[in-house]
Formats: sequence, C-alpha cells, structure tokens
Amino acid sequence: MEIPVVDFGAYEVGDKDVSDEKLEILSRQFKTAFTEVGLVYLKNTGILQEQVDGVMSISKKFFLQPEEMKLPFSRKSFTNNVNHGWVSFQSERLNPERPGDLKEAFNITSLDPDMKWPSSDGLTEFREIQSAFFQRCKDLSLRVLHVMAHSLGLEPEVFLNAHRQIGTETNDTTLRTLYYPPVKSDGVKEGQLRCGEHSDYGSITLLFQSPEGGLQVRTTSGEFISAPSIPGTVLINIADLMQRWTSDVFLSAVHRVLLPPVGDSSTRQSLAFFVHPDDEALITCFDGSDKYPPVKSGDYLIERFKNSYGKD
Ligand SMILES: O=C(O)CCC(=O)C(=O)O
Ligand SMILES: [Fe+2]
Repeated sequence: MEIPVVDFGAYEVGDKDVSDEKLEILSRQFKTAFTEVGLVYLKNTGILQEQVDGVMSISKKFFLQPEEMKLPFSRKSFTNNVNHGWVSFQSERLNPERPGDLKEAFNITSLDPDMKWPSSDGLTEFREIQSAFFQRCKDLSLRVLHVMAHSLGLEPEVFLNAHRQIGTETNDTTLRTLYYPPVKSDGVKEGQLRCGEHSDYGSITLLFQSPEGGLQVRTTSGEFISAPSIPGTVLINIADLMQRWTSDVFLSAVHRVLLPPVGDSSTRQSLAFFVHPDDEALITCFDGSDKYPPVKSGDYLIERFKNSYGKD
C-alpha cells in the first residue's frame, strides 16, 4: 500500500475557485486516499517550499537558544490559552506506553496580538513568519475540507460550518513547529522514539517535513510503511474526530517517528497544522448512525490532552 500523491493545482491557495469538473476529480482521489490509507500528499497547493523552509529556519533559531530563553514561553504559562507555547524536550509522550518523545515543540494556537512572542536577536520576525504561515495553512485546510465534504456526497459547507473560528480563542487549531535534536544512542531509554505511536486528535492535519525521514504510518493490514518527505508537497492526514464524524469511513492512521540510524547525528524538523472544529461544534456521525455519541469538539480535545501530557 502506498500514500497517493494528488495534484491540488486546480484549487491551490490563492483567489481562484475550483471548477465542477476538477472538484469531481479531486473528490474521487480524496475518497480513495482517505478510505484506504487515511493520508494523501498534495502537490501544487500554493504553499511554497521556500515558505516552509523560512518557518523551519526561524523555528530552529528559537529551539537552539539556551533553556532560560525558552522557559518564559512554556505551554501552560499563557493564562488565556492552555495549549499555546513551548513544549520542552521529552515532556510529551504521544504513546503513553513509551518514555517521553525525543523532541521539543512550539505550539501556536492563539494569534492574539496581545500574546507574548519570542523577539530576541534573530527572532524579531518569529511572530510575523509563523502567523503568515498559519494563515496559509488555514486557507489550504478549508479548501481540503470543502473537497472532503463533496467526496462524501455532502453539502460543501458541512465541514466548513464547524471550522469558522480557526485562529481565534474559540478554536484549538494549532500550528506546531517540531524540533528533533541529534540522538546520542547512549542517552536513549528502552523503547524511546522521536515520536511515539499515536493518531491525531482533530479533524485533519497538514504536515511538512525536513528531508531526514523517520515518519511511518500504519496501514489497515497493521504494517508500518514510511511516509518520506517529498519536497514541495504537504502530507494531509485524517485525524480521530474526523474518523468519528464520518462513522469510520475516513481513516485516522496511527503514525510515529523512528530514531535515526545509529551514528546518524542529524536533526529533524517538521511543521504540523492540527485542524480542529470550533470548540462548541457538536460532532455527530454524518450518516445518522450514532455509531459514536455526539461530542463537543473542545471537550473531546481536553480528554485527549490528558493522555499525552499526563493528568495535569
Ligand atoms: O514530526 C513528524 O513528522 C510527525 C509529528 C506528529 O505526528 C505529531 O506531532 O502529531
Ligand atoms: Fe501526529
């Protein structure tokens, strides 16, 4: 099984709309990808590789600072937003059965102008670069959600209506920039990975990876296949709330990031845009089956965070 690559040029980020004919083609391609494997690589999205490189470059400057420069931005220190901010090395376990993930991250959940942003030497553009990238990802996500609704024979607005508040305090959509430092094999605990097995929590995730590799995805037959970085593309995956919403028609695949080969001291970076419905959106199985009870998006997310960060 392979993850398909789909050309999204007909509906790329920018101001043009998609023709009925192209929407039909994209819908068929999405349906196959999301029902069979749960992921698709999109090329020609309108998000350029140089924009991705720019976000990774300024993010790396943040991560390479001494710890005391990062601590003031810690996740949980922003009173108006529980998820925003810096997640320190090994403090998250995406698979709670394994030791902490060998990564650090910065979550951008709030674009509120009053938020405190990193702005020391070399980081004066941090806020502007991250915020602009957030907006591009938001634009692409809404286009993807439109095609997804069409591919299920639903009204185009069905998913969009539940994603009206992305980028505000009443929606948890997050741009997460991740940094995986070099791995020293004598410092690795048994079973520890760069990122443990998990599926994402929200509706869809957009993922951009640096070239080093390591990401694997579990297929329906239970084997892990690699999901390498393909320059110029974005990898889209279905997340758990969308699987639930579609009564398991679209699949939310388990994935992980392996350690690099022994002796390979390279770093790795990725950018994940976790799309969530608005906190108050009630997610009910689209086919009326009630296979899963209706749940509010915000409540569902709070439950899921308890498992990956401990019960704090
Ligand atoms: O770094 C990656 O490629 C994947 C990260 C990931 O799956 C996540 O943060 O949910
Ligand atoms: Fe993930």
